[in-house]
Amino acid sequence: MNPTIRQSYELAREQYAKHGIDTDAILEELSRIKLSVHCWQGDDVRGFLFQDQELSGGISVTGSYPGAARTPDELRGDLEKAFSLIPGKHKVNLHAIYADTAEKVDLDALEPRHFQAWVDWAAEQGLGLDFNPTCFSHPKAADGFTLSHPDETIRQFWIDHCKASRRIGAFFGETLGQPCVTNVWIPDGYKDIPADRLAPRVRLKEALDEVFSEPLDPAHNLDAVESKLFGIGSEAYVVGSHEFYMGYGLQNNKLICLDSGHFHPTETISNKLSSLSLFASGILLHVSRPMRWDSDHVVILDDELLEIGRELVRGDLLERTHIGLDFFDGSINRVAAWVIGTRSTLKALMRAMLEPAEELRRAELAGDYTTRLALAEEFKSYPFGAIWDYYCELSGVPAREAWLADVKEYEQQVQLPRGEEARV
Ligand SMILES: C[C@H](O)[C@H](O)[C@@H](O)C(=O)CO
Ligand SMILES: [Mn+2]
Repeated sequence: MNPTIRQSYELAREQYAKHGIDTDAILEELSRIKLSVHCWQGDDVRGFLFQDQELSGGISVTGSYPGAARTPDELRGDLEKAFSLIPGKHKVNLHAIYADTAEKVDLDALEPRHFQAWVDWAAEQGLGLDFNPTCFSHPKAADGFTLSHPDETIRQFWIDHCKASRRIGAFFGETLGQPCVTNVWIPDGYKDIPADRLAPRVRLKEALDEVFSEPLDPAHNLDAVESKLFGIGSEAYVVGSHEFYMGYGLQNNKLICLDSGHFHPTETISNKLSSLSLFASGILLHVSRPMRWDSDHVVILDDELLEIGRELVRGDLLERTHIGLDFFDGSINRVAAWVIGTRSTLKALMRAMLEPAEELRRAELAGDYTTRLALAEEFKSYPFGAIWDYYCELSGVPAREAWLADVKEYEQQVQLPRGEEARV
């Protein structure tokens, strides 16, 4: 342990202790939190199943930073590098298009065996896995509709894909001994004002009923549904809106997924957590950073991330909330993107744990808003950085920006030599 980091920690610990905050206990709690790190930041959401397929579904990755992963082995290597720089043991979130197989298999015929290599790797690395059907980047989604498609044959294809995905999720959960969250997000929607808003929602509801008809052990698989307000090309109407999935999730006991980029640009998901926690069986978060639209910028320690952390900690929601990351930036090193976004999310949770929540609540109940504001403001400059550095050292990962040198070296030795060669 670096002696300066230890000394700074001891001084900081004393300051927090004056407010009854036990920093050692907090670091213990932090080390138990698993974030679900999304594989798709590593290759700009391209996947491995359909090499020539363009990204569709109203989402977009910009940037042409070199060194994106081209194969499952490269992607796993990049994830390992990122995890070596992030404190704690986490999960990896896979999409169906990331199947690791030489077979030509379509989405509706995917089976657990097509993901065996991912499971073996996760077991060896001590990681959990989460899963998502990929209802985009496929010829059968070319007109922007999947589970709510008016054509029954196409709709059935996507139903079968989602059913297959749940079985794959259950296989992950059973094999790895921790539940897999299988999250359904579909892009379906209209660019312009629809003549009929109801019919696609009726079709989606019926399709979901069929998708979820096979009972699976919740110890292995947990279902989640993800809403969205608009996408590129679905600006006027998205079938799976927030109200739709909130209703569906509450009625059918599904986790409700809140993605920070899927609401009006000034609407925040932090303000939804307390309400939803009273009614939902559980919540899945897709922590992202929308900049003016659902741009999926890399998550940083901004006000909304801190507020999400506070709501989870103060509402005692960490046990019931699955925290996934969802951003994809092709303009910077992709391993660095994971490290920055994941470390920042952990920092937000740690900072929330280091705040004097009880004192703030007491002040609020007593109507002493002066104390509430003064304390909240002063705590913004408490030495949380010293606690974070110590946590990194304890966890065997670099403190502060020391991780960047590692990524730069990895970039030189591993990522840049990949060059612009065709993906294999
Ligand atoms: C690739 C992801 O599944 C996707 O980002 C989805 O979760 C989403 O947020 C779409 O906007
Ligand atoms: Mn999302």
